[in-house]
Amino acid sequence: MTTPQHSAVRARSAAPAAGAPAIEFVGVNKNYLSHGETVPAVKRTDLAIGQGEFFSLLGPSGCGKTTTMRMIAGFEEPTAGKVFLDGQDVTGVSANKRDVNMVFQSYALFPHLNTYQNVAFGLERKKVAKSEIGRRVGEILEIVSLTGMEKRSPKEMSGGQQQRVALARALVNRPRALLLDEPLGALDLKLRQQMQIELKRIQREVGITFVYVTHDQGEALTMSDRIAVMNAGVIEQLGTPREIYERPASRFVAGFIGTSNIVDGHVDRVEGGLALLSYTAQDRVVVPAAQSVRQGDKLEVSIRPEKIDLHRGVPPVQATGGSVLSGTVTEVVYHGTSTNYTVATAAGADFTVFDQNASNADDLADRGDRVYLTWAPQHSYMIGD
Ligand SMILES: Nc1ncnc2c1ncn2[C@@H]1O[C@H](COP(=O)(O)OP(=O)(O)OP(=O)(O)O)[C@@H](O)[C@H]1O
Repeated sequence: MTTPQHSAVRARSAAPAAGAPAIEFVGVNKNYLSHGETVPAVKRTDLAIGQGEFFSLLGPSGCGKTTTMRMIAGFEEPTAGKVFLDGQDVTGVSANKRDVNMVFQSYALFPHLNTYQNVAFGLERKKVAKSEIGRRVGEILEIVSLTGMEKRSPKEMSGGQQQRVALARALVNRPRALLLDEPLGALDLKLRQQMQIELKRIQREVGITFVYVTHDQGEALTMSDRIAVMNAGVIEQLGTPREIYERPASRFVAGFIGTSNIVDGHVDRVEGGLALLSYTAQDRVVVPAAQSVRQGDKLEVSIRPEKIDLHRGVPPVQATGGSVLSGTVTEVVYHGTSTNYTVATAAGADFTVFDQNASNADDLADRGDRVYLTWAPQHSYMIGD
């Protein structure tokens, strides 16, 4: 919840042109020239990021995330297209006039300044009144949970604390947007997970638009309001974490976000909005199908491992109307809370199944066991490539 004393940090971000997105790309293209060759880094991109949104750019190394971010900041200019901030065309406007701040993995704090001085630095250069500086630094240090650490120098603080100082320093100027380029990459896993929750809380409290670059899908799913999944300079899918996880738009997205089982086959029949793909007399995949799907069409279907039930030995009753695939267990990996199985199925694809270890361990299947996999129709998803 935003407390009244935090209103000064919020104030600035709440005054954009009415209805305009915080950040907008219209037909943006970016090519680099490297040793006489053109390197296409971002291809024809249209993008609108809402006011106060926590927006992540997610994708593998080299897909164009940092380039996209740098074009928002003004460190790179598009080869074609336009960039807007709060509805204002900023294409060609230099970085220091764009009023967005960046936070990097390397905190880039001044080692000889203490926490207070590091955070106050930008305001002092802008000649803001001393009392106002004191008030704003105090307020932002409270938001990032560093009250009481004003006198510590960076070397007297942990990595997580230094990252909070860097955040406070970037937020104290009340930028229109904060751009974060893999800011948690240097922290160990536990601290990173803790900071993910913290970052989300801080963003909610200050109400400033955050654009977050990461190649870590778990991180993006945890924190974001929306995610753009990038591949080779193109946004393959843009949606909420749930949309992207539950309804991946392409094979790439299905494989990049979490684990997905992907199976293809030809439609035998369509009935009541469900398409049936048969592999043998009893092995079948049932998938909710678009109206345009016809008998004989080739479909690609994605199924998440945690949606599948694994049955040992006995074939399940088929009357449920869902999918049934028989197979042989080829790998069993015990993970404490769940057991992960790899099953070579009658559909020709190897499936991964996550089985929660809720009951006792006698239920475990072994390598070589014949098993049946079943899942409800709504857990099959037709990939829309
Ligand atoms: N200054 C440059 N000159 C030439 N090519 C560049 C330059 N900067 C980036 N590239 C190329 O543009 C493409 C996109 O790079 P970018 O840094 O945006 O990717 P990224 O998704 O941020 O990758 P990473 O996660 O590894 O940082 C890559 O093919 C990269 O090699």
